[in-house]
Amino acid sequence: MTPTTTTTLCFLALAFYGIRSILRRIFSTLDSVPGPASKSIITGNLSQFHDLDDWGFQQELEENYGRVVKLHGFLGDRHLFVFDPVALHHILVKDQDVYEEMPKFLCLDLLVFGRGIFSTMGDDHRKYRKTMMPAFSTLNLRGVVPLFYEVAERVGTLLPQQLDFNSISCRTSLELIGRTGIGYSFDPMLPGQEQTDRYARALRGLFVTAFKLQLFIPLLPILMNLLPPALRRFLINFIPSQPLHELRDLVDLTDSTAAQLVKDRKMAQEGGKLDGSEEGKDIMSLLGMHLADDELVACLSMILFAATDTTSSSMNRMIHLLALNPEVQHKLREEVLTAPEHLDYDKIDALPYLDGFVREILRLYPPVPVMFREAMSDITLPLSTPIIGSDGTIMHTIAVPKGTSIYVGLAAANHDKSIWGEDALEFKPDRWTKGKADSVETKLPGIYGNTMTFLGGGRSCIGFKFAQLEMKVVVCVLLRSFSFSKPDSGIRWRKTGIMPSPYVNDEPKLPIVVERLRA
Ligand code: HEM
Repeated sequence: MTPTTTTTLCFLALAFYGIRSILRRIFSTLDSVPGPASKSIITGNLSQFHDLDDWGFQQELEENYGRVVKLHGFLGDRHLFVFDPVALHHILVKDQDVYEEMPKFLCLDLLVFGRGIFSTMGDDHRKYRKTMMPAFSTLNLRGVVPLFYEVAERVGTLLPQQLDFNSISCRTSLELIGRTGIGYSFDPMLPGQEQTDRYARALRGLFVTAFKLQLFIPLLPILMNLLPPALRRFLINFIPSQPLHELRDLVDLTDSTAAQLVKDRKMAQEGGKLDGSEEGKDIMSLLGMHLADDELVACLSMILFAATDTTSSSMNRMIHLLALNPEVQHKLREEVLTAPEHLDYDKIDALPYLDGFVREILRLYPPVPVMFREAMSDITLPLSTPIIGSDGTIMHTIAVPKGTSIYVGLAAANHDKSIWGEDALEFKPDRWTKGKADSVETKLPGIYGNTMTFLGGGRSCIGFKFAQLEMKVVVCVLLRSFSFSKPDSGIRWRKTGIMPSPYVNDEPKLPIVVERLRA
């Protein structure tokens, strides 16, 4: 970017934030909600919150203030970090039409993917959701279990030649959704071969690149209202910003590839070239019956995106935890070895220690630790436990002004000691098998195991059964033949975007010692 363009864009962004936050400051009812002091008059607490390595700040929010915490945004803007169970129920379920997806993210999703489940609200969103849900039902998943095994067994052929498990998780998660979702193989997963698919790389690059433009994302709703699509597209060519051009090219690539996949699939279907096992079973066939081609292309890219980074993050966590906890690994292998080699959906689901292991990973280390919402009108937020305001008043409810950004603390609710007990921050799969987790009294509004990992309400994750099945099949297959140990002591989990990923130095990596077990 030239200095003049950068200065103009910065000026516009600052003017926008400045006017908005001055107005919000004058009319804010959130001042007495306790929270950490602002660290900077420009960025408030945002740099701490989004710091790649600062997990301590998140923990401070979880432990030091109460279950609704005030954060400072740009230029003194007030945000709320929430993990109170009753407040969460109101935000995600009861008043979900008031606490909507942030308009700036809806616009970003519309630009990146097109019109579909991520980029719409209200009735339109409900329509896409209703169309997509059956593709992820237990009934449909039962039919694709053999494909899960096939991919997981190919993972086995890559071990122990390749010791960076991070690259294996990324390849596996994309291949699984590719094969089961759209009947497309992104990766032969052969020993000694790197993944070369351009589409796969582009999908992975989308949000990393969009993140580089985060200062300007809040301007999207205004720009999209002012400028028609063709003019926006034309103007991008004249804005000398490398990340913007990169994003445009990535979107072009993902869009044209998804369009080609849809076209090929339709031709194969019409020409009777799909084999009987593929016909009508995968996500693309099911969605194709209800959506127009452009909607199908958008939904396809959204599903591939939603199903890759999240599941590779949890698969990485799974292997890292196995390597760190040999006794858990031993117990799990014993359970797996006493079961037949290939299990159907219900039998996999019925393995108790495996189920507790997966639930505990997803509770303690949710791949999406926080979600964002915005109050679309002034509204009262009830609390389960009153908080003491910084002016000494006892607050049973909070008056939330229109436009307030809400940080939904998924990890914070999953770590809450008043729900899970004093050992809430410890990794204990047995808490699920011994009934302790089921007997917790406080109910969270999440859709899975009383945790918030897959959210709750009308925008909750529709792929949560798919994600668990993936983790379970992969671990079942790998534990039969391999042991995992000695994780590199330099592994540290960083927030990439908001998703935790393993790094060694500045490289995404999960070096683990993998050994083949003797038969
Ligand atoms: C461990 C893995 C996963 C986690 C932790 C996870 C988590 C989430 C969360 C927190 C949301 C809410 C996002 C929001 O409100 O903006 C969500 C939405 C969604 N997820 Fe997942 N997800 C996972 C895997 C998957 C998989 C495997 C698929 C598909 C195969 C999927 C498909 C979706 C879709 C389509 C939505 C949008 C739902 C809507 O807006 O109505 N997810 N997911």
